[in-house]
Amino acid sequence: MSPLLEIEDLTVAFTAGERTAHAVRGVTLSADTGRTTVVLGESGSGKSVTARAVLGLLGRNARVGGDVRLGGESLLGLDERAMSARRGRDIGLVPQDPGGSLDPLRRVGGQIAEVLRAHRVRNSRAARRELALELLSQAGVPEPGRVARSYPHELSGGLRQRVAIAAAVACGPRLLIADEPTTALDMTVQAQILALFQRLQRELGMALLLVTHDVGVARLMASTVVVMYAGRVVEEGPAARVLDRPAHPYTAALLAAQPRPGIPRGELAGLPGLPPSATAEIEGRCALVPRCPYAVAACSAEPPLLAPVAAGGSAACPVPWPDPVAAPGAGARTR
Ligand SMILES: Nc1ncnc2c1ncn2[C@@H]1O[C@H](COP(=O)(O)OP(=O)(O)OP(=O)(O)O)[C@@H](O)[C@H]1O
Repeated sequence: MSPLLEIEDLTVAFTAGERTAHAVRGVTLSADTGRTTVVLGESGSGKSVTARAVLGLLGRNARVGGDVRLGGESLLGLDERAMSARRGRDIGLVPQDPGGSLDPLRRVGGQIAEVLRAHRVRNSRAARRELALELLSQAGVPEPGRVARSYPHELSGGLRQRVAIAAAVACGPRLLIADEPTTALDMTVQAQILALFQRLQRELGMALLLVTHDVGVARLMASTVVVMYAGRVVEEGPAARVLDRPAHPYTAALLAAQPRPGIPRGELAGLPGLPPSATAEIEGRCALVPRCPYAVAACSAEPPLLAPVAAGGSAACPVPWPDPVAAPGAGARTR
C-alpha cells in the first residue's frame, strides 16, 4: 500500500520581479501512519516551504510543480476552499511559534472550539466546549478549565505550544505537520513537548512530518530521516542508518556540527563556506561542489541522483569519501 503522504518531485519557485528563488528543487519523500518522518537541514534548505506546499500555504507568487498526494488524492490541484477543508481536518499544523497561530485577542478554549465548529466536529456549543477541555487535558495542560479561559499572552511558551498542539489534533487529522515545534522553547520544555508528540502519535495513530535543523530532535523522534540541502534531498533512509552511518558528506558534516557524546562540537566539519542562495543556478550539478573537499569532475557535470545505500535508504553522492563522524582518520568510505 502507498504511504499516506507522498511528495513526488516537488519544485517550488517564488518570483518577485526579475528574481526567482528556487526554494525547492525536486523533492521526493513520504510519511506514513504511525511513523515519524523528520526533514533535517540548515536554515534556508527548503524544509518549511516543502511543509507549506503540503498545506497549500505558499501564497500567490509561488510556482509549484510535481505532486503532493494524501491518501492517494492529489492536493496540488485543489482550490483554496477544498484545501482549507483539509487543513485542520485531515492535516494538522503545529508551527514553530504558537503565538503566530493563536489569536491574541481570543481565549484559547474558544479558539479550539472554533476549529471544531469550522470542521463540524460537534454540533452544540456545550459539546464543543467540553471536547476543547478534553483536548487540552490530552495535550498535558494542567487545569484545562483555567487555561481555556486564558488569553495566549497569559500562558508560558510551553503551555501555548500545548494549546497549539491540542488545536492541531482537535479534528483527528491523519497527518500532523510540525515545523520546528520546539525551537522557541527552553531545553526542559522541548523534551516535554517532544514526549507529547510521541504519546499523541501513539494514541491517535497519525503520520508525523517533523521539520527541524536539530540532529538531537531527529535522533529522538525519527523513524525516517530526509536530509535537505539547497532545496534538494541529499540523503534519506531509516533514522538509525542515516544518523549513525551517513552516506553523504553533507549529512556527515551536519552530524559532526551537533553536540554528541565523544564528538566535539564544531563548524560544519570540513565544509568551508555557505550554502548557495535560492536564486543560485545549480541545475545539473551537486549543490555542495564549492564546499565539498571530496568533489570530482563528475559532481559538476551531472545532476546528483539518489542511489540506494546498501544499509538502507539512498544518497546523492557517488564519490567514496572519508566519514569524519563515524570513523575519524579512517580510510575512504565505500557504499
Ligand atoms: N514567500 C517567499 N518568497 C520568496 N522566497 C521565499 C519565500 N519563502 C521562502 N523563500 C526562500 O526559500 C528558501 C527556503 O526557505 P525555507 O523557509 O523552506 O527554509 P528552511 O529550510 O525551512 O529554513 P528556516 O528554518 O530558516 O525556515 C529560502 O531561501 C527562503 O528565503
